[in-house]
Amino acid sequence: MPQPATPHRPVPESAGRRRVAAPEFPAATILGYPRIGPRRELKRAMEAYWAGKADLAQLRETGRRLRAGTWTDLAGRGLAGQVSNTFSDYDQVLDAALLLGAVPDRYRRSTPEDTVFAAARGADGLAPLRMTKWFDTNYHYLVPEIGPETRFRADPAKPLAEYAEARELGVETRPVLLGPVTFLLLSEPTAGAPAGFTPLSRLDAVLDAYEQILGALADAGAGWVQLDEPALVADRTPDELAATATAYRRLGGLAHRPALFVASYFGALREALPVLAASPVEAIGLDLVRGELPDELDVVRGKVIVAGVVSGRDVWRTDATRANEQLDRLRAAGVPVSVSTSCSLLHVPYDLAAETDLPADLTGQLAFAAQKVDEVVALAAGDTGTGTVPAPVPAAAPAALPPVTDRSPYPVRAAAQAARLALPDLPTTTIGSFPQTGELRAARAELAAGRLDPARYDAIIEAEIDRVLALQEQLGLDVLVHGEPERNDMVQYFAEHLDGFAVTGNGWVQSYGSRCTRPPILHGEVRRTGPITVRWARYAQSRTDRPVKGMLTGPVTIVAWSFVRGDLPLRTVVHQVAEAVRGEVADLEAEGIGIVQVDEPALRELLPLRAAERDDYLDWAVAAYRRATSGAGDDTQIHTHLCYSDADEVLAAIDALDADVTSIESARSHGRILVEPALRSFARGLGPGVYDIHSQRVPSVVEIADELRAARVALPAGRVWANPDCGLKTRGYAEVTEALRNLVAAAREVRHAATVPVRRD
Ligand SMILES: Nc1nc2c(c(=O)[nH]1)N[C@@H](CNc1ccc(C(=O)N[C@@H](CCC(=O)N[C@@H](CCC(=O)N[C@@H](CCC(=O)O)C(=O)O)C(=O)O)C(=O)O)cc1)CN2
Ligand code: MET
Ligand SMILES: [Zn+2]
Repeated sequence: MPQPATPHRPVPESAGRRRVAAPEFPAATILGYPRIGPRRELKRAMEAYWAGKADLAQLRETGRRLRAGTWTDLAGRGLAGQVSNTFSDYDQVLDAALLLGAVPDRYRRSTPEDTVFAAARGADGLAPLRMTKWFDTNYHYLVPEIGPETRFRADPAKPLAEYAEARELGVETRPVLLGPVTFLLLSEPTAGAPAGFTPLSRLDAVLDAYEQILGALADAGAGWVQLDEPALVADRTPDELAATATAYRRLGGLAHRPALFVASYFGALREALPVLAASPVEAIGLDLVRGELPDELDVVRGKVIVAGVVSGRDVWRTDATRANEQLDRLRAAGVPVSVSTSCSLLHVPYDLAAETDLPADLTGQLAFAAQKVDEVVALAAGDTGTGTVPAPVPAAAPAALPPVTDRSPYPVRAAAQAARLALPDLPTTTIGSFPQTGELRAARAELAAGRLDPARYDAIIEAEIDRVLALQEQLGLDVLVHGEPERNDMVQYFAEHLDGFAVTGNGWVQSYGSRCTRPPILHGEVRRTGPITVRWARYAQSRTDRPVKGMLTGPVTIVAWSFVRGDLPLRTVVHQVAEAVRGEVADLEAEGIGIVQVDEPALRELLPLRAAERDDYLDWAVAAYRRATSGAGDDTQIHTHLCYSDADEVLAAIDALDADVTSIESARSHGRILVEPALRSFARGLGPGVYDIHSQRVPSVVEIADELRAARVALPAGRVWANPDCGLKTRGYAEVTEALRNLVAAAREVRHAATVPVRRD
């Protein structure tokens, strides 16, 4: 298995014994690849399995075919450094918990797949694990629960099986595992853990399991293993850096193991680089798109550097000149180099070749996952011309945006809105979307294919709005929504109606589990050419006497969930989008819409991983939101919505958005957000979500009433709203109807309770 030594090859010491020299690291590699399937085959297979329409054997066969397809395709593209264990039935962090035997017992089922699905989706009345954002991406992982009692038990069946499967196809791979430090830093303490307990305190026990897993992979013949440690590109305490040193000193010191490649991504390692460099691992991966090489290369001497010069976070072709500059610096310093992607390609679509309708001049600038592999291979072969990037579409400087002024102070607005809207105490509402039925999606597909008359499509949408309004009236909700049936996605829909964006036909990227999005490509100057949502808002408001919220996506979120041109600062692009949203708010107002919600669920997502950069980001992000909303009159009530926020970190910024009403994720964390001091001083309307829409589970009246009472105790009088955590588009009508009926009943009960709640401190 190990190949002959080269002059650069590191030969680590261990316990007085020399390990066999590490095999050569391939000249070109990637850190990971999409897995949902070029045509979302895995999505369909998972959903069929969940619906009882396919059995486990069929699900497994789909996975096997997708893995084989990827290995074969990438071998054909000339990629020597292939990877395995990057496939997942749901999520790679949950897979890591399974690998370590650390999935909570309550989710244990008789097959690994059923255990994964129980933990990810909930089952038998059990709430699923919490789900949150993977660093600053739109991918979501399941948060492992680790306590003082958690027993770790190595279970390397999955990486072993994938490694063997590739070998059968004649493809030698490098198994990819989540690293021990990142695994523990992403975990949260179990409910019963004592105060002050940190999962990282279980490092030794976790390392015991890694030791066994690495031994098993070495036995199977794996020459290299990749350990992903993206958590090391965020600010880390001295204790966390010391734990990193301990972890890699120990794993590197094992006598029986594959060569170790520690991958970092989503930013620069900075102070963690010398820590890894001083450890006996053989290779270190650097994100050279978001980060750059250290000024002094001596620090990495003795390691292979896996140079992430091809971006895994955007869809643009690589600037070969810049990439080669970095590669040449390493080569000139005698550092052994492998050309790689900056992170896994999980975050980009499969293949540009599947797109037929993109403008030709744009296509020339694009690279999806398959094209990025070609770039990596070409750069490793010394090609200097492949990635010569054509000039960005608009060469001119963007037009300056007009200044905006703030709205009146909140008390003035609140009085005007109370007079206009006459809402009850503890108003009930939803977040915007109602279930996206198969009929709606099918109608949209037919419309796009030219097989459905546009007037007929509009009639289908109007009928759906009627049904959603009737249901809400019947359930007794106070502030209604039209249900967003006309939208394929809350970002793509707006992109399709704005200048400066292109959308793909098949550019799917996994967001969580079986759910995917097609991130639009923001390549030019963003401009609104006419009203976007007004037609449907007008229709909905004409059908009911109750207020119907106008529903818009905020500028930060539109940009965060798109692939964005790289030639302008992000803030400039976000402000352009904000100006477009501002126009739409004005048009809704002119139409007589009294409540406009501008969602900003990605506000937290774009928060820089390094604390030093956060204030600047929050300043311009908040300013962009205010550009979008500050044109509204005093008696127009502006709502905003955030979810998956880990909002604790951005509460001051949420306050600074100056929205009249904010709805926020809270159900999965059982109102934990309510004890935040920053929230208790929140002086405007607040709806802490009381229904976790990411689970099929229907909350009871008692449960919801408890949450509402807790909110009324925690927050200033008269400010609490009753609403779910997020939109209902991924749910079915049966559960939604029951859950909303309970929500209205709970709100009425709490509203009419005789005792006035007192604020406890
Ligand atoms: N962009 C984005 N990011 C987000 C969210 C979000 O809503 N949007 N929400 C949070 C959670 N993430 C989510 C991401 C995706 C979905 C989701 O439901 N996605 C849908 C696809 C939505 C879509 O684009 N639908 C299109 C295309 C639908 C489709 O599959 N059509 C069929 C054909 C129609 C048929 O016969 O079914 C096909 O192409 O094969 C439409 O409705 O028009 C899915 O995966 O199923 C939900 C939450 C955070 N990030
Ligand atoms: C991911 S946030 C979703 C907000 C949107 N208005 C909806 O209800 O679907
Ligand atoms: Zn949401």
